[in-house]
Parts: sequence; C-alpha cells; structure tokens
Amino acid sequence: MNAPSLTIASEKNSYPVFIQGGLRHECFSYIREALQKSVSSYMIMIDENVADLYLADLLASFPENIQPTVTKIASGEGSKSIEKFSQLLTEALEVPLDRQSVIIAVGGGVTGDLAGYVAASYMRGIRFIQMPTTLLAHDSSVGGKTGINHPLGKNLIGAFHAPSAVLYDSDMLRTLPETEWRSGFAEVVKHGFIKDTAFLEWLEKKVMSFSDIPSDILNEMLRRSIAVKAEIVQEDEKENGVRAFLNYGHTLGHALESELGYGKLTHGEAVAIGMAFAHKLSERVFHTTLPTKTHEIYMTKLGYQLSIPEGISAASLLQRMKLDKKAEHNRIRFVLLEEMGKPVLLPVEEQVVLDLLVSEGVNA
Ligand SMILES: NC(=O)c1ccc[n+]([C@@H]2O[C@H](COP(=O)([O-])OP(=O)(O)OC[C@H]3O[C@@H](n4cnc5c(N)ncnc54)[C@H](O)[C@@H]3O)[C@@H](O)[C@H]2O)c1
Ligand SMILES: O=C(O)C(=O)C[C@@H](O)[C@H](O)[C@H](O)COP(=O)(O)O
Ligand SMILES: [Zn+2]
Repeated sequence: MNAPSLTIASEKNSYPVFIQGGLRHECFSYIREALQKSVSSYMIMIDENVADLYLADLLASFPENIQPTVTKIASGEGSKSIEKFSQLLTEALEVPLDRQSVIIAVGGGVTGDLAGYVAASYMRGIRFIQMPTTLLAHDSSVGGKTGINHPLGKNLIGAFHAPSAVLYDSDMLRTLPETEWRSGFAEVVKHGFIKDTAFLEWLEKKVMSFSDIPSDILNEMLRRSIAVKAEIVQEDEKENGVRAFLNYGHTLGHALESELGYGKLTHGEAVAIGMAFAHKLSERVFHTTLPTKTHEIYMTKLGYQLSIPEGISAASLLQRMKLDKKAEHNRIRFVLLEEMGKPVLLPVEEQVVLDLLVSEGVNA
C-alpha cells in the first residue's frame, strides 16, 4: 500500500485521499486500513455502468468470508432523488446494516452524493468510503457534502458527512466518455480560477484535449485540484465563509440544471456556463478587466459551449437563483473574482444580473 496522496484534516474530521492507477484491485486492504474501529458488514452502492466495468475487480479484492452486499444505482442525475434515497435506506434496513456497517460509494458525483447521504442518515450516520470513478468526482468525493436534488433546486436536501477515506483509481477514468471528461474538467479549471493561477497556466500547457492524458499528468492534475479544495475545506468545512468560493459558477450553473430538467446539461457543462457568466459579472461589478476572453478561447477549444442555452427566460433563472443556498434575505449572492485567484462572495442587485442575462441573449 502506498502513502496517501493527500490528507484532509479539518477541525472535526481527518481522512486520507489515495490517488493511484489500479488501486481497485487492492481496495479492500485500503478500506480496512482506513477504518480504525471494527466493521460488521459492508454495502457497496455502485453506479450501474461502473458495476458492468469494475464490480468484479472490486469484489475480487474482498476476502471470501467478507463479501459485501451490493446494490446498483441507475446512471444519471435522476437518481439523486428522494425516491431513490428512500429505496436505498429500505435496502440497507433489509440487509440489515448496523451502526458498525460501512457503505462504499463507487461511481461519479451522483452515486457519491446519494450514497453519502444515505450513510449520513442511516441510524443517524454510519461510516462510508468514497471511490470516485469520474473526473468530476475528484471534487464531489472530498469535503463531505452529500445530498439529493429537489424539483425546485439542486442539492437542496442533504447533510455534511465526511467519508472515512477516498480511494481514487485513476485508471478507471479511461473508460469515461469525452462528455464526462469535459464535465469534470470544468471543476478542475474552477479550482485554478479561484485559488491557483499557476495551476491554471499549467493546465493550459498540459491539457489540450481529453484523449489520452498521460497518467502522470492525470494524477498530478487530480492531486493539485483536490489540494485546492482540501485547503478550503480544512479552513471552513461547513461553509460559514471561504468554502462558498468552491461554488464559483454554481449560482447560474445550478439554476440552469434545475430549470432545464436534471441531466439535460452535465453538472460541469452548467458550471462552465456559470463561470463564464460570473467572469463577466465580476468585470461589471468591479469595473475591471479579467482575462475572460483567453479563458473562453481555451474552454471553447476543449469543446465547451459557454453561452446560455436558448428557450429559458431570465425571470425563471432569477427565481431559481433566489433558492440557491448562498442567497440571503431573498438576495442572490454570487462568488465573483476581484482578480484571478481572488474570489469574494457578494450580494448582487437583481437588475445587474438581469441586465447581463439580457445582454447575453436571454429573453427577459
Ligand atoms: N458533493 C460535492 O461536493 C459535489 C461536487 C461537485 C459535483 N457534485 C455533484 O456530482 C454530480 C455529478 O457527478 P458526475 O459528473 O460524476 O456524474 P455521474 O455520477 O452522473 O457520472 C457521469 C456518467 O459517467 C458514468 N461513469 C461513471 N464512472 C465511469 C467510468 N469509470 N467509466 C465509464 N462511465 C462512467 C456514469 O454511469 C454516468 O453516466 C452532480 O449531481 C453534482 O451536483 C457534488
Ligand atoms: O464542495 C463545495 O463546497 C462545492 O461548492 C463544490 C461544488 O463543485 C459542488 O457542485 C457542490 O455540490 C455544490 O454545493 P452546493 O452547496 O451549492 O450544493
Ligand atoms: Zn460543482
């Protein structure tokens, strides 16, 4: 077993993040090592597509006398629902899991958020392990935000519940379709925008396409991107302050996801549009110029569509944004960039947001 690539150590929680190609073949050893107290049973909650590709490898790493229960989760954002949450709790009760049981979430952000929320709620909280299998899940598997969607808005129901460990087998990313690389890369770039401009420059040199990113570059990218998130989460785990910066691009991004219907845009596609919008809003609010065009050119070359999709009204987007968790006293708050790498969280007048939406081609 290798040493952790990073350790997340906040005031209340400390857990290792292992990033390593091929780790799935030894996942049981890593899990056993990470869990200090005794374990009565394991339940794997796994994305159905990931199960087809990798479940056999995972099961082979468990000893014959410690085989986990397995439940599969339908692929897609639709699974982050109250119905699926309830069904998983029922399945856990039927096994039954007890307070010494451990849930292992294997999949992208949908599986991690959902299974994590089941772990947070089951018998008031049991331990869980994150095994991210998408690029996007470098973000979702770290930091302990778990939850589900509501038809009125994204991630409006959930809990903070830290995993006991994050086990990232970067070889598993090789089977991702290009759309999912693009989706995850939006959060990588976000971490550069908000905190690490040197990382951003490195990305612009090293990642010109998503096909065949060399393993050393991929692992380095995952480590550096998670390091940005880790630094913020360690300082403010429950989002009383700086953690909101991780929400850059999400005020509009989440509004687009729920307004269009979950799954129409991937999370990262929506966040990429939201970040392009937040760049421009920052320029208006601070009367400044950011390298917005340079970033748009880079993102567009990577295949991002940065304009707001047609057929949505500005009024409906404003309504959605008022339900964003960062809103206060019915006022929309945006993460803006004073300059690259320097985010701030600010209320923005509705009229200013509306004007920019309209100038971006959205019908009032
Ligand atoms: N908790 C957090 O801090 C946090 C952070 C960012 C995003 N999120 C949430 O994460 C979710 C998005 O996660 P996602 O982008 O990983 O989506 P996802 O979980 O839906 O996975 C995307 C697709 O990739 C497939 N897939 C997964 N792993 C694969 C693999 N190795 N090979 C081939 N196919 C694979 C899945 O079946 C699915 O079709 C959103 O709901 C978002 O809100 C949460
Ligand atoms: O970890 C965080 O904090 C983030 O904001 C990371 C985001 O990329 C992620 O999409 C998160 O789920 C959004 O959080 P929410 O509180 O706006 O639901
Ligand atoms: Zn996100």
